[in-house]
Amino acid sequence: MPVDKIFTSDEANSAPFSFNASVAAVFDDMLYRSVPLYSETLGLQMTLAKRFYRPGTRMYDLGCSHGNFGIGFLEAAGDMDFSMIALDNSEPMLEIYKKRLSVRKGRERIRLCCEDICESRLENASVVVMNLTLQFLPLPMRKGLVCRIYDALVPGGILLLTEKVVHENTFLTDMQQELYYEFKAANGYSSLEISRKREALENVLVPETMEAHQKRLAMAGFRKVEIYLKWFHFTSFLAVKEDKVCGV
Ligand SMILES: C[S@@+](CC[C@H](N)C(=O)[O-])C[C@H]1O[C@@H](n2cnc3c(N)ncnc32)[C@H](O)[C@@H]1O
Ligand SMILES: O=C(O)C(=O)C[C@]1(C(=O)O)C=C[C@@H](O)C=C1
Repeated sequence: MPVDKIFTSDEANSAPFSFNASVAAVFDDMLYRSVPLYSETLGLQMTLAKRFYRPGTRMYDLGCSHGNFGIGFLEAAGDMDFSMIALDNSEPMLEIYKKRLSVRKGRERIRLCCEDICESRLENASVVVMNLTLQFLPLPMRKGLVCRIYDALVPGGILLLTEKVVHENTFLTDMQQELYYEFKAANGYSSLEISRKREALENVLVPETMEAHQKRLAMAGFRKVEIYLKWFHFTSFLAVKEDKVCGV
C-alpha cells in the first residue's frame, strides 16, 4: 500500500486539501492512519446495509472514493443480488475504483458515476451510505441533500452517515482534537504533517455538532436516529425512514 507522504513537503502546505490524483494514490494508507475505527465503521456499515437492503431497490454510496465500502460489500455479498450506485466527483478516485472493480466477479452489481452528489438524482433506495463526505460539502448544500436522501428512501430504508463532529463545549472539542492528533502521531504522522493537514483542511472539511446533524436528520423526516459508533468526534449515525406498515 503506497504510504501517505502528502504533507511531508513544503509545497503541499499552501494548497487547500483536495481529492486529487496524489491523494487518491495514497488514500488507503491515509484513511487507515487518519480515521479511528475505519475498518470497524465499514464492517458495521456492511452489516447494516445487508440487513436493510431490499431486493429491487438501490444502494447508494455517496462520496465512495476508491471503493472500500463497495468492494467490501461485493466481497461479503456472495450470491446476494444487489444494485449499488457509487458516486464521487473525484475522477482519480473513480479511476482507482474502476481498476479494483475490473478484476472482481459480480462487478456489474456496482455502477460508478462521476457526479456532484448535490446534483445527482437519487431514487428507489433502501440503503444510502455517506461516509465522511457531508463534511466536505458547503454548509448551505447539506440540508437539501439530506432531504433528497430521505425522499429517495423507500419506507424502512436507511441512511448511514459518518462524520467528524465538533462539540458545543470548546473544552471537549479541544480535548478530542488533542487525542485525535495523538492518534495520528501514534500512526506515524509527524507534528509538521499534522499541522499542515489541519491548515489544508480549514474551510474544506467543515464539521458540525452532533446536535446540528440530529436536527437536520429530524427536519428531513427521520424519526429514528441512533449513534451506532463513536470515537470521540468521529460519529456514525443510523437514520431509519419510518415504515408504518411493517412498524420498522
Ligand atoms: C473522506 S472521502 C470518503 C471516504 C469513503 N466514503 C470511504 O468510506 O472510504 C470523501 C469523498 O467525498 C468526495 N466528495 C466530496 N465532495 C463531493 C461532491 N460534492 N460530490 C461527490 N463527491 C464528493 C471526495 O472526492 C472524496 O472521495
Ligand atoms: O481531520 C483530519 O485531520 C483528517 O485527516 C480527517 C479526514 C476525514 O475525516 O475525511 C480528512 C481527509 C481524509 O479524507 C481522511 C481523513
